[in-house]
Amino acid sequence: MGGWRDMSAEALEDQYSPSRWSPRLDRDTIIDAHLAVTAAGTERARASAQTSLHVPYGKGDGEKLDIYFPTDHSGTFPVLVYIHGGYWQCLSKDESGFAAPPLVSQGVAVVAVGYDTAPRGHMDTMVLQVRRSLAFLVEQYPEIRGIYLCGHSAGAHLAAMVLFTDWTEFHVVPDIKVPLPSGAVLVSGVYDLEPILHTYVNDALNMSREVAQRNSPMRHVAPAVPAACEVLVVVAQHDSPEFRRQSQEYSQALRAAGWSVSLLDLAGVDHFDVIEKLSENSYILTQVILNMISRA
Ligand SMILES: N[C@@H](CC(=O)c1ccccc1NC=O)C(=O)O
Repeated sequence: MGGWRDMSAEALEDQYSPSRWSPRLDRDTIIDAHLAVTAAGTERARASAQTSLHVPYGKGDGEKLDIYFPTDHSGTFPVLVYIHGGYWQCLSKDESGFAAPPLVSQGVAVVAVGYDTAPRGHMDTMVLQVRRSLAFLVEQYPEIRGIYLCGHSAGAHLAAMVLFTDWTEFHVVPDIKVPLPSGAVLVSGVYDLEPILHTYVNDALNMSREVAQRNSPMRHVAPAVPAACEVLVVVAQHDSPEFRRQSQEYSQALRAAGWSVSLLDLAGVDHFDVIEKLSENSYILTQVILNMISRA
């Protein structure tokens, strides 16, 4: 799986530092800028949409989610569940509502899921939490008519892990509806965690090889079942070659297993504005997501 094993430690570190690949902003300012833009966008979304914030989906402190309701939610509605990035160690749901405005105005609810980032959260815990949040949503909100997943970077990894969940494990009550997503949009994600073991990213995560393998979607690509959802793998032009390789290889593996998958290579964007621009109605990815949802 990839030529990363032949790279020097410095080269690998470079490949897995998205901030070093943007032609737009330098590495020392791009992450702060990303935080500022997503926080401001989330503030705007909270001011304009009807919301339920900090809804607990489990007992843990970090197990909370924010719901941005569609402007008109008298009937049933589809929901886009957004899983934030931040290399499993930073960001939170509190700056992850920026994509809501163009979606809620079109009748789609947006849910920003919180999870316990490292070092508090272990990789296995984060995966379990995100899975549980979906089970909670379908159980608690019968007005939900279809779940769409969207994850960015580390969040795209978590979303991909949700795609091969054995939902029978989540059925405490026998007749709970199964929260099978109808579609998934995986943006600039990591699908093989092994290279990360050899970088600074693992300092906080502290994953063993076994944990990295168990949590690598690339190693668990299962044949598509009839209910398998549509998957859109999105990668930015200015993502690093390693990030671009991971998206290409994961989308190919899913396709070979019979999944309905498209790879969207977005020109003119980097690892950060590829997702930030979801706050804009005219952004191509916003329109692609709305189109995916309206076709269901
Ligand atoms: N240290 C990383 C930070 C990073 O990758 C990141 C930061 C904010 C949001 C998403 C990120 N990437 C994946 O989750 C970098 O060099 O860009």
